[in-house]
Amino acid sequence: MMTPSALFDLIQAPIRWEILRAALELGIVDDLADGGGRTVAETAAALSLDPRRTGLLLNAMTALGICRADGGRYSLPEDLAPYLCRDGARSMRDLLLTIVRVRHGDVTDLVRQGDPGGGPDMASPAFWDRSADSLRAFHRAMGTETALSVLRGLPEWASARRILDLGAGSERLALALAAEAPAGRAVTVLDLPPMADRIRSALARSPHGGGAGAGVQVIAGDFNAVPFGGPYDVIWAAMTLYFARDLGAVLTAARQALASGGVFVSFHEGLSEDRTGPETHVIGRLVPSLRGRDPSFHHGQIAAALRQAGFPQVDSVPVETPFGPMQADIARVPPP
Ligand SMILES: C[S@@+](CC[C@H](N)C(=O)[O-])C[C@H]1O[C@@H](n2cnc3c(N)ncnc32)[C@H](O)[C@@H]1O
Repeated sequence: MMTPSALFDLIQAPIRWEILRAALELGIVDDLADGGGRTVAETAAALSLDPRRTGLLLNAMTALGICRADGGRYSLPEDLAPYLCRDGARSMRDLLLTIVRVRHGDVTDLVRQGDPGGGPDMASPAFWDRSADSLRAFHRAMGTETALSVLRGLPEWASARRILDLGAGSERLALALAAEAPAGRAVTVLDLPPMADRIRSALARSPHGGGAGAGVQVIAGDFNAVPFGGPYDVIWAAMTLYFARDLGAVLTAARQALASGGVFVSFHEGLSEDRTGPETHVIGRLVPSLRGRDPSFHHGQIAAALRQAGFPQVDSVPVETPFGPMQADIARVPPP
């Protein structure tokens, strides 16, 4: 139950986001990343901003914990800089600035009037084409690491050589998989044609292009229609099965593409049956849901569909992640 003090604190939520957005869009985080600390005057001059207002924003950033102030000099906390800076190794910039366009909206207005079909159509190839930078930022910051930790926990993982990433969204997981033991791992990614083209180009540009990247195959197509290839030892499908027109048919195609002893891993949120939790997913998806685009799966839904698709053994495992609680549904094809 929420306390009165937590209710009062809710007023601050939008302004907290606005402070971060301003820091990203005005280039302040990148200016502070130069190291050594910057004075208000230096940052304001470098970015052609008003010093008084820049100082107010820097103080608010400091209060929020995304900036540090020391003797009149401002800098980024070391552990946060790689996530905030444009060129940071784990930069979330594109993710943060893009995802709000899907998640934020006038809830009062949407409840009163609705907006059927409003907002982006997440089933369309063009939407994913536009989301490529944001998805890559998600993978860079946390998505790939989370996927790897789930996959490495599979008993079959040590001997898995042929892997399919269904609805991959970027080349990052494939490259990480192709680079790790066992050597000679064959990784395939399947995604819609515009995204698949981007993944192909990124693989060619990747420093691993002649090595690990060379082992990655790309299938361009809609997983509702295109053959998956195979056989595979592991098929990984994360946050993508919403776009199955017939979930049973896609899961059956996945089962048929697995080798004997192969494993299919679905990684999606699992909403409670009454769709009131977990809070991160219910709230994060409210605006698209009000627009009639409510893709979330409820707990047990994918496991049931996997059993119906002919997988005799399905294990469901909760996974805590930096982007909220998730559900791994692990379905096995028996060994010969
Ligand atoms: C939310 S992203 C998830 C990406 C990645 N699996 C992850 O865990 O971050 C959804 C991905 O599914 C892809 N996708 C959507 N509909 C698809 C379809 N019909 N066939 C193949 N891929 C599809 C999108 O292009 C996008 O890359």
